[in-house]
Amino acid sequence: MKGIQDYYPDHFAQCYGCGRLNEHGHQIKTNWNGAETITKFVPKTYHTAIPGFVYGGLLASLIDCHGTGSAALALAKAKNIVLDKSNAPRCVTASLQVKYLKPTPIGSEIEIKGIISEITERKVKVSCELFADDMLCVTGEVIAVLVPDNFGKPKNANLQ
Ligand SMILES: CCCCC/C=C\C/C=C\C/C=C\C/C=C\CCCC(=O)SCCNC(=O)CCNC(=O)[C@H](O)C(C)(C)COP(=O)(O)OP(=O)(O)OC[C@H]1O[C@@H](n2cnc3c(N)ncnc32)[C@H](O)[C@@H]1OP(=O)(O)O
Repeated sequence: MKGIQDYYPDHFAQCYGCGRLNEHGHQIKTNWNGAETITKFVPKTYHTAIPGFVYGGLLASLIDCHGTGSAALALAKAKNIVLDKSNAPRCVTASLQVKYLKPTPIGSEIEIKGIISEITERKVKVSCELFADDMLCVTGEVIAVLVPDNFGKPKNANLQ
């Protein structure tokens, strides 16, 4: 199934967490699920912290990219953008806060819900809840900021 990440231009599709063009990355897909957003991911055994449990840095990474993806979805909806090819709003993480409530068991599918808690012209706050085996294991707060199309591109390509 496609996600908002399939509507970023190639330049913004290299992200380790969600870039569809990063063959080594997680390639998560973020979608609406009613008024909330959702993504799913199955950690591999090499994502282990201690045997049986998922490495927390991976979980933070998934929340990070689900947060920015959720922000892009919310901005697209707020600005009445019909997603097509590479016209998704592009957001970077300004802030990421993660709370690990319970060890996250490895081996089952992780589900992350996103709730848009605040949205302005350029800034979106997303509250995330990460579940494994229907158990709330991690929560996260992402502040994502809309960036221009030339974000991260060299100011003068001739100098590169
Ligand atoms: C070059 C490294 C970044 C690479 C990112 C890669 C791709 C991203 C590009 C497009 C996205 C497309 C696809 C998604 C792909 C990947 C997802 C990436 C997830 C990440 O892995 S991304 C890497 C880590 N990320 C950064 O590398 C950001 C570094 N940073 C900056 O580039 C600036 O810092 C920026 C742009 C964040 C803001 O700068 P700015 O000048 O444009 O805007 P300004 O400062 O005015 O803030 C506007 C409003 O955000 C509030 N605000 C700002 N910072 C805050 C904070 N820390 N806490 C609470 N609120 C904050 C202000 O308070 C104000 O709020 P208000 O409007 O209410 O006053």
